[in-house]
Amino acid sequence: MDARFLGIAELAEAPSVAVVVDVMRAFTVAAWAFAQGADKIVLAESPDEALALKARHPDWVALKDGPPAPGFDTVNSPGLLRSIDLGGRTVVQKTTAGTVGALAVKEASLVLCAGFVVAEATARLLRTRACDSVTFVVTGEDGQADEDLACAQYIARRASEARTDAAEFLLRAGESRAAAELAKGVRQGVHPDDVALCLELDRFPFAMAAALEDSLMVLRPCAVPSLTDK
Ligand SMILES: O=C(O)[C@H](CS(=O)(=O)O)OP(=O)(O)O
Ligand SMILES: [Mg+2]
Repeated sequence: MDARFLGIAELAEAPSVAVVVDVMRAFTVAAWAFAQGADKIVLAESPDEALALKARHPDWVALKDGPPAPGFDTVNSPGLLRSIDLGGRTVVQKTTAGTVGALAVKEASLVLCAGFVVAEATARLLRTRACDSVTFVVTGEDGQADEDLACAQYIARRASEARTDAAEFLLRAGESRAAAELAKGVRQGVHPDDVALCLELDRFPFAMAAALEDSLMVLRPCAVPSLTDK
């Protein structure tokens, strides 16, 4: 598999297959939302669009990163989200990096959103679809966020070599600037378990695919055949 690793600003044209990586914390949060029963996640272009969608659909759950904000129901924290029942609900998510990265590749024919919690399912989906050229979007810090790059490199390796050990990739993510800032309370809207939850390898069995639906970018869980199903 030919893998390219690009920051959001480096995306010149729509790739055919994109894996958008945000370990801390957008796509760890998204995976937890599905685990808590969410039906779908609408990736909003801006806080204003998220609030407008919420105003049109009062039953939707709006979340954004940073501290709690007026009009939003919750924040971009897996530790906080895991105790909210989202059964059948639609979530609207707006974050600084992850949701922006997914919207930047909305014209791609396949867009997967990933973190370590769905790494193996994502890699297996790439394998089963025999994707030979994949663009990994490293969403944090202008493409330099090591937690995202490490996860992207791990998924790329797993997509071609099933026997890759995750330890060194998880170690890099644990030593990243984002992990340190979340642990020190520099970032806001944080639960003390957030870093550990973002580093849980393969916590969930599903991948997550985003696609345009009536001009909105919608993320949904995507079942992946397990090794024993093949
Ligand atoms: O919520 C997050 O972790 C970040 C925003 S910040 O760096 O904490 O301000 O957003 P994300 O898009 O999930 O990287
Ligand atoms: Mg991030």
